[in-house]
Amino acid sequence: MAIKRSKITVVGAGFTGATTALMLAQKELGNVVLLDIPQLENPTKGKVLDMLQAGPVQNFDAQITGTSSYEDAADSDIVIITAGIARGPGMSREDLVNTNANIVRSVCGNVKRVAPESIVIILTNPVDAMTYVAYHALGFPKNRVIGQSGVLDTARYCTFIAQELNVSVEDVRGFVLGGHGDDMVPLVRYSSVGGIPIETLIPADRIAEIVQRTRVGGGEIVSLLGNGSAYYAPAASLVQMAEAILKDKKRIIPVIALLEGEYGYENLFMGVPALLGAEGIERIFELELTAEEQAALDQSADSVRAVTSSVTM
Ligand SMILES: NC(=O)C1=CN([C@@H]2O[C@H](COP(=O)(O)OP(=O)(O)OC[C@H]3O[C@@H](n4cnc5c(N)ncnc54)[C@H](O)[C@@H]3O)[C@@H](O)[C@H]2O)C=CC1
Ligand SMILES: O=C([O-])CC(=O)C(=O)O
Repeated sequence: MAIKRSKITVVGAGFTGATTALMLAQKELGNVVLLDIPQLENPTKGKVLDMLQAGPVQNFDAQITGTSSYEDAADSDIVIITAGIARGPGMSREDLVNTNANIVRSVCGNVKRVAPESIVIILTNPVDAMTYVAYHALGFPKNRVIGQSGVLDTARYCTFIAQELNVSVEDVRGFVLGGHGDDMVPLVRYSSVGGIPIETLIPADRIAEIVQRTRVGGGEIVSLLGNGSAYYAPAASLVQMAEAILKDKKRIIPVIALLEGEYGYENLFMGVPALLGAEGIERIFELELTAEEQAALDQSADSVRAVTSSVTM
């Protein structure tokens, strides 16, 4: 039997989508299809040709296809959705909700047709609500519809902790739970450096500042860029999730999952620690929370619920 490479389709060839496609190819995780709207087919093909020509320099082998045709995405193992508009300075992620819901819905209609067995990862904002929209538009089982926020939010949190202590990012562990918004919940009690709880290393007021900077981490970059939002760390986060699935790594990382009773929430897509493997979300972990942490998570859940219910279905 011929051994086939995995196939990963990235929908949306903008900043996050194109960066993700390149990183997937650099890691040789499979063949990559980068798909955008017909009006942008030539620029998409141009970006892909440019990426392919990095292959001989960086020594990676991957087929990368630039297209606007969903037929090229047929039978993808993973589909990553980055299609939609991004916010600019002065906007919130919630401002994008109905424009992006329409885009995500139409993308998912095509994904369902051409790649019915795929595992779908959603990036488009507001991402908790967009994962809910995708789940309903796809009709896939809940383990195959996953949103990205926690890897990125945790990466920001860990970056700030490593900077604060002047230690390697490799030794920092942490978790950010909840919605991808300003009331997300970095779990200080579960954060450590080389196994040492950060509460014993960083004064409480500095930890509070790190938590707050994490919560508004996306907005900090939006203000600095002046046009669009973050894409390097978001793309790296998507690639980590795809890799965990494609290699069946059974990694425990925070992702947006459908909650059906976990943490006390029903019918809500929000960020929680989960085991990612070949089946997608294979298990959700319920951490023991203090009353204060649970109250913070409840507040985040309320925000997610409000945005999700504002989607015109
Ligand atoms: N969940 C997260 O942590 C993050 C989410 N985001 C979100 O990801 C989305 C994309 O961000 P960027 O790549 O920076 O935006 P971008 O504007 O650079 O790219 C978006 C691309 O989507 C394409 N697109 C629009 N409608 C489409 C359709 N129906 N089919 C296929 N492609 C379509 C556009 O033509 C454009 O090329 C935004 O909603 C942004 O807010 C970005 C960073 C992190
Ligand atoms: O802030 C934004 O609009 C993009 C995003 O979700 C992030 O970078 O966290």
